[in-house]
Amino acid sequence: MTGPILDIQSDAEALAAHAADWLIERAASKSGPFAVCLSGGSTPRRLYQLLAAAPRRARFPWERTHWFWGDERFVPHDDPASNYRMVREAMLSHVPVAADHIHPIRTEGMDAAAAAAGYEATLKTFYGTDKLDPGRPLFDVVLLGLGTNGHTASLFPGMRVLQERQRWTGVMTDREAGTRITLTYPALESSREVAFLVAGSDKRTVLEKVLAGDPAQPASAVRPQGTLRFLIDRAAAPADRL
Ligand SMILES: O=C1O[C@H](COP(=O)(O)O)[C@@H](O)[C@H](O)[C@H]1O
Repeated sequence: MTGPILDIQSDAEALAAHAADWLIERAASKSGPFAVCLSGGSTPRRLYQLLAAAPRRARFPWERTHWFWGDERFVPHDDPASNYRMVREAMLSHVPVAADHIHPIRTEGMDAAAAAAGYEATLKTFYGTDKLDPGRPLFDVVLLGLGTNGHTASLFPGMRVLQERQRWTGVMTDREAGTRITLTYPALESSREVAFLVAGSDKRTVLEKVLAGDPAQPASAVRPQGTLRFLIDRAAAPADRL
């Protein structure tokens, strides 16, 4: 892995547009299936909307792209907190994507442990084998967010799932955040590109810690096989990086 790339845009709107163009460029650089692991929360919503709208929509290879989720709140898919719902409403319901290219984390009709195991099976079926090969990443792009408490995907501080190196998925329950399914570090790191999308002045302090490698921040520990990139806006940028 080379050192992280810091890419600073003027504001959240410019960041979303830049990230959408970057994703189009990444997809164009590869032929054949393109696998993207999506982040939830609120920051990436605008990026998803821009990708699904003219003029970018026509430039993106929807027919060969597979969509996965890095984490999901353990709520029904029509719940306002659902990461699947957010992506569907912002992007996937507006574009020509085949149903079998959309791979949400299931949250209904089973408990959270079964949902995590089921998603691990989904990932392994897509990958073609159950051992991650460092020379053949699972994903082409992993998009990640950053919480003010240093979490990324649903890897929250102090949770046991942070220690998981064998399983590709796990479950965590937090009093405030509730129960969530998350990809583990080994799965998130098995990617040609990992890009954090971080916007807003409330993220500046935690981003500073992550860029300094603070081990207390779960986001600091992401070590992708490929490139690590921080796509950020000026409001989130630590003063010494401007
Ligand atoms: O809870 C979550 O938070 C993170 C960060 O979200 P943001 O809205 O602060 O950008 C997100 O990456 C994750 O997918 C989500 O479940």
